[in-house]
Amino acid sequence: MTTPLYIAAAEDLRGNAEQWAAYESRGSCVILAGPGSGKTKTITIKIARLLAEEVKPPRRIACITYSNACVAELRSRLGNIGIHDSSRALISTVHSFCLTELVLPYSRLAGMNVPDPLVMARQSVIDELFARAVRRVAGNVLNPRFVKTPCEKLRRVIPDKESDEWRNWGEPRHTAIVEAYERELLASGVLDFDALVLAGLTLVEQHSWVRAAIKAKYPIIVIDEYQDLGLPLHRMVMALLLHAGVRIIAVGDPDQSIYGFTGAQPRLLRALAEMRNVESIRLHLNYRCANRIIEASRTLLNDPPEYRAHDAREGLITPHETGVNVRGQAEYALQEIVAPLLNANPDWRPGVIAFLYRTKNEGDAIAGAADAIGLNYFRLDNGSPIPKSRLSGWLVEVAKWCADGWQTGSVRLSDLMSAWRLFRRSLINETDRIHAKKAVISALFGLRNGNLRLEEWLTAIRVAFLDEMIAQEVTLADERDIIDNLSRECVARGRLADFTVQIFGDQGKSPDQINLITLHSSKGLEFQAVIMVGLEEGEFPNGYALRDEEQLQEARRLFYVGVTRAKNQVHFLYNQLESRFVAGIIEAT
Ligand SMILES: Nc1ncnc2c1ncn2[C@@H]1O[C@H](COP(=O)(O)OP(=O)(O)OP(=O)(O)O)[C@@H](O)[C@H]1O
Repeated sequence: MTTPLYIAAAEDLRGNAEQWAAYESRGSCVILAGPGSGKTKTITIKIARLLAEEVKPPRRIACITYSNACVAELRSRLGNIGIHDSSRALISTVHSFCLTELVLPYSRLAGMNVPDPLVMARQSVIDELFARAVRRVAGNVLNPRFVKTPCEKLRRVIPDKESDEWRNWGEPRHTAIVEAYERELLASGVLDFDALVLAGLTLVEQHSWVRAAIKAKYPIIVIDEYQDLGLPLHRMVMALLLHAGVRIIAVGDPDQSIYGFTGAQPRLLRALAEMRNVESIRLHLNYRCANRIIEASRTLLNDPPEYRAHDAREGLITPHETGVNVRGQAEYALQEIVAPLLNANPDWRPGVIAFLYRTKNEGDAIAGAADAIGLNYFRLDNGSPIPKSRLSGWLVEVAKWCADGWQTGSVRLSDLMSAWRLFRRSLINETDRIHAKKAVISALFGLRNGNLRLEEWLTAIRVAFLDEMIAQEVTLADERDIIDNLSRECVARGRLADFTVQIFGDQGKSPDQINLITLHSSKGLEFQAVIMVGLEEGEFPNGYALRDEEQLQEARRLFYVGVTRAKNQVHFLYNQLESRFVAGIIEAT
């Protein structure tokens, strides 16, 4: 008999006592791990072990994480150690988990007041309903854009509208707008993502039979990037752990919590780690960053945990006072940093270097500088032409399969079809389902050509099954605008006009492109060299953060995420007055 892949992979963990303890732990546990400490590696091998040794079919493991990008990363890492079978592990975002595992199967049985049929609101509808709610509460004097973020955050940090905390909230206008908006959603017969999570929370907290059903199906729930997930998921976890005996395995790093504006709170992971009956394991070795980079990153934290480099690489941290704005900083960096780095390191391709920044505007400035010298780049921010959504993420996977070959690539047709099955929930009749499935498979087999122009490929897919699927599935209503935009980007002069299926499957990324990525999107990624621009005091941290301690701490953590993406070099660029974060690092190192 051949040795299962996970047993061989686990040998890597054996040399690291902490990773091994996490791999072997038998109950609920929290793995607290700094950047580059191998938490994704450890958790994926552990999931494979649990599936082989502890969770027997038809029971499954649910892996929940923050974003579609994290889902794709987990799926590909599990695939590498032989876990392809999606009937054994559900890998999903919180929203998708709430939709497919809680609200769709149980909300009607529980008599909940959710739209029937359950329609996810499109972004344009959400914007309109929110603007209407603002008008109802404040007339025409308030611009909805100014209250959108605090109202969104409020819904996520105080889930109970009956609580004293809600009633006594310091900004009564915000609570009134949220209540009016939720009434608008209900009256229009739609749900948005937050309403979905809140409905999931109600089901788990208020119905013991829902908890029992979840435990029967998923005796173990793994949560990655716990620090980004917020209060509703934390309360679901608590209810499932304490009142249903579901085994929880959570992984995360409170120091990398950077989604405070969406309601995420680093203290929730710490609270889970401190619970009785939950084993807490810390990983202290950093396999990614060279020594100086680790030293610099530690100066950013108020109470840095002990963690150290895995090897003796020294690394380089270099501040650059440029005297110019971000566009000028990008021009300077391309000439004075990128070109010499590539010359000095013949084995480095442009793809090992990343510009990291805070906003899309900064991304535009850097893209402009790269365009001016004809340099290719891969862009990951709101200016990216490839949208982030469940369906577009699936299309990227489909493109990868079409480009890489049906048995040789990293994506499996069976996984694509399992995901398709979750989209096609309305197909209850077996004959209809088989018919629709055949249409998808036959279309995909006919489109297996990585060199095909994306426009042609997407049009063929829309005609063969995609448009009909979106029209028939109310849970995909929010995807229609997204797919229309994608098609618009594919035609002449659109930003995807030159894309082939292969390039789309690689999300536009190639080793010959330099990376332009927002700090938020850089989470989980690593590069040989990182160039951080726009690091003036007053910009990073910005004026808001300078007036608010909580925001200042979050800006600090964001800076920390940026610095720890680098394996060997970090370059800080600023105009004149350097950010306090840069100054602190220069002083301490
Ligand atoms: N025990 C080990 N032996 C050898 N290499 C390891 C080991 N553990 C981790 N690594 C390597 O360290 C790198 C970082 O691992 P991984 O991506 O799992 O870290 P992470 O903790 O998820 O990082 P981050 O939080 O910054 O995204 C990878 O290249 C991985 O292969």
